[in-house]
Amino acid sequence: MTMHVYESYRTACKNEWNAAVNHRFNQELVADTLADDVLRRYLIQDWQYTSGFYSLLGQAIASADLLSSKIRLSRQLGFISNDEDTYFHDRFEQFNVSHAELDNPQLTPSSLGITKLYADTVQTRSYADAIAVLCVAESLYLDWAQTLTNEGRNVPRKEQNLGWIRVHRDAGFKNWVDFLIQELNRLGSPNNEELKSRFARAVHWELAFFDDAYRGIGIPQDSGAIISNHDS
Ligand SMILES: Cc1ncc(CN)c(N)n1
Repeated sequence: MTMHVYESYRTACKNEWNAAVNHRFNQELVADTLADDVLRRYLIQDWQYTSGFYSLLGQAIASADLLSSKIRLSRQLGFISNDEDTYFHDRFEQFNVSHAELDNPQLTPSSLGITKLYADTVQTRSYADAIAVLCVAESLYLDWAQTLTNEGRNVPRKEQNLGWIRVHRDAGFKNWVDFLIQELNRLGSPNNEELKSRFARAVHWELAFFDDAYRGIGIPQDSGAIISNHDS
């Protein structure tokens, strides 16, 4: 039986995929045991990450081959800039995050890595490449939010944790992920090595992003640090 494109790309990097889904960060978030300073640090980095996400979504809208795809992508842009952004700002208020921390944060190595991958993908001007990266970002989050909550049967009580799960497993988000997977299956092919590799690099940075939430100290944006050999 032929494997669908999405399934075959995911299988090719299943170790890092599974490590990200079952990461301590997600387990603690679901169990309501995640330390506030870890969530705080993660969300400051993640809000910066959304800047690259918006740009990539914009690239996908500009380069999509179908009007129906442009419309679906645009609807999601509205969601992120409303429900998801509200979650961020509620937490920033709760955790007393200052404007300075938001405007000029020290980015972690994984933030720098994922930002570069997204910027490079914008430069490709390729709809398929944009979809491969967006598909990882969103389907990996749906996977952990579904798997670790036992499909919603076992959810945390704290609003800071529940709210993050809500935006990553409600019906609208599942519909969005279905759309991305269908697009990847329509546009890709199992032997497109360039696309497969971009998908794997996105998974690599997702895993590193969770790891960095526990590392504490960021590095200055202009330090020129070598971030990894997976640097694009
Ligand atoms: C790093 C990262 N990747 C994915 C998501 C899911 N929207 C996120 N919030 N942050």
